[in-house]
Amino acid sequence: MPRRSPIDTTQQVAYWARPVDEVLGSVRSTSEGLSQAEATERRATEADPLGEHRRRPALRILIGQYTNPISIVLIGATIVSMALGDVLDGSIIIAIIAASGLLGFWQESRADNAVAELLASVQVKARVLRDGRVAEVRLGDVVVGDVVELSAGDLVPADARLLQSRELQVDASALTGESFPLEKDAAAIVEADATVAARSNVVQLGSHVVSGTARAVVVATGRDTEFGGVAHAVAAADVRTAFEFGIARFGWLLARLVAVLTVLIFIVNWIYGRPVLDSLLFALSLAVGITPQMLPAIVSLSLSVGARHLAQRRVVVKRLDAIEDLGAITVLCTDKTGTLTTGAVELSRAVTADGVRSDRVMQLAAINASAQRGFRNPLDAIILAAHAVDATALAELPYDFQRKRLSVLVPRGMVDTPDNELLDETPNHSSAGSSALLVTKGSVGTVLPLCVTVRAADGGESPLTTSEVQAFADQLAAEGNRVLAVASRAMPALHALSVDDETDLTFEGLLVFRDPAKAGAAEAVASLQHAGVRVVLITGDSAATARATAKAVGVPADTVVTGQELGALDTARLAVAFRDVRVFAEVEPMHKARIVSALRASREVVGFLGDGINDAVALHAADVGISVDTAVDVAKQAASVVLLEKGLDVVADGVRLGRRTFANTLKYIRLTTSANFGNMASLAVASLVLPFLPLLPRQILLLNFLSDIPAMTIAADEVDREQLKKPIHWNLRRLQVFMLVFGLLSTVFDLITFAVLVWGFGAGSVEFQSAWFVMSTLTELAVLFSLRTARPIWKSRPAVALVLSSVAVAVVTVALPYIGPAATVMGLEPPPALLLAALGAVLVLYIAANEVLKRRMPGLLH
Ligand SMILES: Nc1ncnc2c1ncn2[C@@H]1O[C@H](COP(=O)(O)OP(=O)(O)OP(=O)(O)O)[C@@H](O)[C@H]1O
Ligand SMILES: [Mg+2]
Repeated sequence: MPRRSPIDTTQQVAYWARPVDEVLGSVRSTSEGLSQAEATERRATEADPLGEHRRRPALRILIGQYTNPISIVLIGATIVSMALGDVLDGSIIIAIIAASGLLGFWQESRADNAVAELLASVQVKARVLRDGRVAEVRLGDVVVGDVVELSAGDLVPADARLLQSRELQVDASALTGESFPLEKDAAAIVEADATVAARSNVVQLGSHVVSGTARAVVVATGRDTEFGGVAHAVAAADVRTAFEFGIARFGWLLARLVAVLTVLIFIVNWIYGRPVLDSLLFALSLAVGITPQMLPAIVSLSLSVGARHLAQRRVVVKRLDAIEDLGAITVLCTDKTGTLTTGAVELSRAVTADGVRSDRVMQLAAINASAQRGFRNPLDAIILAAHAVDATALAELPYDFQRKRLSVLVPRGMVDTPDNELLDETPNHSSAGSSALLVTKGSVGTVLPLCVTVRAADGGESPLTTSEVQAFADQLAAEGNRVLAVASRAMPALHALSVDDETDLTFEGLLVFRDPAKAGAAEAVASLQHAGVRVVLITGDSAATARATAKAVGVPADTVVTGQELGALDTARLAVAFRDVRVFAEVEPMHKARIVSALRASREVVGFLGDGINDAVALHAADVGISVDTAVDVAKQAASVVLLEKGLDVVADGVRLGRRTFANTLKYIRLTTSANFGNMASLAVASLVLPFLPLLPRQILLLNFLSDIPAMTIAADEVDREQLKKPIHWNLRRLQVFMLVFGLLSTVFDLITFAVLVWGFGAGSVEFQSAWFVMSTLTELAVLFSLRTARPIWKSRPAVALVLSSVAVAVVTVALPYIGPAATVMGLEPPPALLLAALGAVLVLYIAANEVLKRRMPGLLH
């Protein structure tokens, strides 16, 4: 199929300075957008704009199993040994390596698939016109020429020229560092040499819509965009988490150990006069045995098992290792509406400041809610559900999170109340030219200071006593309601408003929304508390409402700190001053992030739960950002965990599952670093003392392969209840001590086995190797059951799969020397019964010693 050349983006130079029609023409589109067929074709010719999380191809995962340095050298050495005539030996080694690799491949690809499916379910979508209709597509499927629709909270999916806009404000701080939202207008005329911030008729990838709506035609996607590089970095901001970091450091530690040991063993064996190739194969097999090459597979497997369990509780992790971080959370910051409360479900009444139900207040609120275009939000939807009107504003001052209010200017005739005449006599305003009415609605705390008069139920106006009205509002809020203020002012019919127009207002009344505490929220707070996680409420709502809600769900609300009080304090002082505060109210978006940073600075692991535009920064700042599927795009994008259902109980489940996953990963690591490592170290030592190799390379590899089989089921193992009680942290130091203590114990018992074999039974090479092989495999299996729990071994129940796979492997191991051909191939022979009995006794003693040591050093297993 002949491909049309992609659209030359260099034509798009200074597209902000060219007429819309010309821009549309240059991207071969119209204001109606593209057809689906055309878009699909462009998709195929353009580069993938976001380089989004893609599934790794299976082949890559497979090859990855064999391309670590040790495997490569081992395979190389084996091939050389085959070339020199040891074909059968070599083939056996290659076969075992191949089987181990397949095992790892199977685990990793299983993990990958599960994750890809989950991620797809919470992807952020863009709305584009296709075949003249609005369609939702993956952000990565937006192409040049697409017409996109934007509204508050949306991510801008590409660089685009505005076709239409209403009250559009865009936050491009991630790109420009400019912290104030930029006003955008499709009709603006812009010079070709305008700075980025001054190009007010275009929007860029990497920014998001703060308020308003727009349609825009895409001129560049992905890396071709103005901030392609930066935006990409922002999107893929791949901060290494504490867990990843821990794994990486640990991997390094082991790698160095392995390297030193391998070289040493090789040299010494060689000096002893053993054939070079044999020595090399032995040393390399040992290296394979020591390296937890299954670690990446096990980690991703336990994470994906965790992710699937979480998905059953309607929690999706976007970044797998966020699971571990979820388990490590010590403080959970949460918003209020919809998490602790049901979400203002109904408007219970509209009242004047003297507490009388008022149709006028209701109507003004509804006009404000209907006429505003800047900010689609649930509160306005509820108002309009209670009182439907269809109003259009002459001008609008959109909602923003600092002002916490929004104003519309409407013709005065729109309001059908007797007070219309009264307004003309208002001392504040000259009636001349006041044909319009400014209607302001917002938080009581920010609207009340703008008012000078107050209207009574009978329509009369009188000077306002702020404290009285505030007290009334606080009383309503203390009953657990959300309260909004409504105010107005007669004004000339202007075409534009500024913040200065929101002054000299008449306080009209209050809207009271019922927003009761959610069923189960108190239990969730208690269960988090019980699990060692402090719950901190951070909300933009009033202090009185926040206090009432906090009390209802059991968050201590003795002190409520407001955004104003946070004001000028820097992060360090903030951390100290408000260490024990559990409720923050009337905050601005930046405050949310600063509280999170302050908590992190005082060494807490912080989760932040929020779903609004105003939560995005804090979601980024937290160790674990948690959002909701129904959240605005910016919030969802910034989060690493997405709840399909908003609620604290879901988070509590997530924390528990996170700890479980963490605990199981640690089990595998402990096992491979102690018993496994000890075994290999003893082999190295034994090789220096014995006149023959203590185990053949292929036996080492088989031992390693067999013990990995039950280890793989650890990901789904049961975890003792007490392990879920506290946040789990990665502690490298503790792990090192663990490795040393239990590794040494393993070596001590290996030496005992050695003594039994050599001096007790005078074993020759084949007998020694056979017995040593069986014994090593069995000890690794047995010790797994001891080290998987801090409790006495018989008091903790392992998962069925772990028991079954262990028993199966044990049976195969013990039987192997008796199965003629297999025994021959592996170089094994049945050990004498008496020897078996003696080794059985050593095994029992070894496990008993592990149990004793465990009790002596309880800290090591937590
Ligand atoms: N549509 C609206 N019209 C007028 N005022 C509003 C509107 N929406 C919110 N407000 C005011 O702004 C305040 C802050 O609300 P916002 O939703 O930004 O807070 P928040 O921190 O997201 O709260 P939450 O913790 O409940 O999510 C509200 O308490 C209310 O007073
Ligand atoms: Mg919110």
